Amino acid sequence: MSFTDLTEVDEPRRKALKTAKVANLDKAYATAALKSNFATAFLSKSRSKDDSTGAEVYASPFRHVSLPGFIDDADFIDDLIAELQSLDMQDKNNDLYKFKQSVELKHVNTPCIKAFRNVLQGQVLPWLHDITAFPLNNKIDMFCSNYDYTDTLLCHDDELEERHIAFIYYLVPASWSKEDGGTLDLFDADDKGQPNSIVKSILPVQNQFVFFEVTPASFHQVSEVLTEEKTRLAISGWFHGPPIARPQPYTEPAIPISSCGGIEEMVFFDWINPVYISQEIQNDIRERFESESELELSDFLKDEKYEELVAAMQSDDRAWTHRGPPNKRNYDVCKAENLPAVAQTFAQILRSDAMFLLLSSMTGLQLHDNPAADAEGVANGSDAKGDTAKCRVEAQRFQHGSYTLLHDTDPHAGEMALDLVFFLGGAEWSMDCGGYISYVAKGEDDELLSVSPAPNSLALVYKDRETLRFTKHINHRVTKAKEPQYCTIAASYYENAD
Ligand SMILES: O=C(O)CCC(=O)C(=O)O
Ligand SMILES: [Fe+2]
Repeated sequence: MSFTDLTEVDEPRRKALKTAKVANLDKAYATAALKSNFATAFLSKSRSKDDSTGAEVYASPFRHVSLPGFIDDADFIDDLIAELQSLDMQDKNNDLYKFKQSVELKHVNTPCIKAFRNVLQGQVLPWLHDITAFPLNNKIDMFCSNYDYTDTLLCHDDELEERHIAFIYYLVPASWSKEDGGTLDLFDADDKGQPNSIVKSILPVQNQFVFFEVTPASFHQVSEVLTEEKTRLAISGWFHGPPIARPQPYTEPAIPISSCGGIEEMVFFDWINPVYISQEIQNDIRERFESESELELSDFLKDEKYEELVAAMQSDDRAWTHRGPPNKRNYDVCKAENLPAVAQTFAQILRSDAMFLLLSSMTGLQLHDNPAADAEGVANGSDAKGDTAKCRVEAQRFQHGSYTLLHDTDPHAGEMALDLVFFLGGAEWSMDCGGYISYVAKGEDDELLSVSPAPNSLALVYKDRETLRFTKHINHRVTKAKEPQYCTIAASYYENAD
């Protein structure tokens, strides 16, 4: 039911809905002492607490303020919640988030939403101006958001040139607790201005208004909602002012790439499923790849090699280290030198000239330079050397909470590459858990294709300059899955790296 259609509503309710509502900021927030203490604390970047309201100003990791008991009327809050629950909500789902969002609330004119907007414009905006001394104008964006089980909004900074203050007004059920997830997590930043780790988690509380200054380092996230019963309902948005000059975003150094190396022929044939060594099969595969630009090769390794490899990769926990920063990625990696011996051999195979030849033959891409060497070079055990074709290999582990994000400053974003991902584990993986690799065209929301983990499966995707990839956040459903994690040995191959 929408509020423009009141015919399905019973008579008293209809009257109530049609009646204009008024809401007020709790009077305690208008006291001169509170305002002066908060303004001083905000300006000097120090802490201040108001005992009568429980409101607090914090300076770290970036300035933020919490105002509990924000609106003074419990009935109004109930009615506002009811109005918000009746709005049409759109699914928002990409690399960064999964939740539901309403239209911009300035287009909604139901009584409570209108009254809330009036409070923001008429009472909160001047109050914020007094506290922060920011040169705010009248522009306020606001949306309603719903986060249900497994929804999240990963680490981001909210920056957009005219945004000065971000706000969230929480309308969660009174019983919301830490176990329900959905905290607003704040990150500190390192010396490069990149987010480091969570230093504060704000539990949403009904009728609490939280705001923070938007800066290049105001990194925050909505942690995954873990309750299956409750919805994290909120109104959030931004107060605006004149454009702020922002520093150039930090670009990570490119990850070095290496030329192909040698491998003993025997080793190569010991590992690879003989099916894929057959010239005929390679030709079929190439035809498919040339029309689809992607392939998934099942049972890529001989069974016994795969079993040996998967056991070794899953056995040792000490070798894994976390790879961030959280505004770009969150998963575990294992350095080449720390890999178990059997995995080092496999990584060597992926970097080998024999592999370059096999991939060239399967994809039609020029991953080696020797004109005399062709697909049969592999079958014949030729040791042709590639001179300019290069690759990059990484051993990765993905589990609950892991993800990668698309970002503007990716030094590898514009590269043409053959992406190879070899999956270890991930039996009966369900896309509902996330963890699939999604390929999208730059600037577009629609997915071009996605690849899901499967044991002993090798995925090949040709990534042109306009293609970006991310791994979808692995959510709490995975904890109920047969295998709650998977590893990959991932490689990118470059045709003419310079
Ligand atoms: O809902 C929250 O706590 C934060 C929302 C947020 O960060 C955003 O919408 O950009
Ligand atoms: Fe945000």
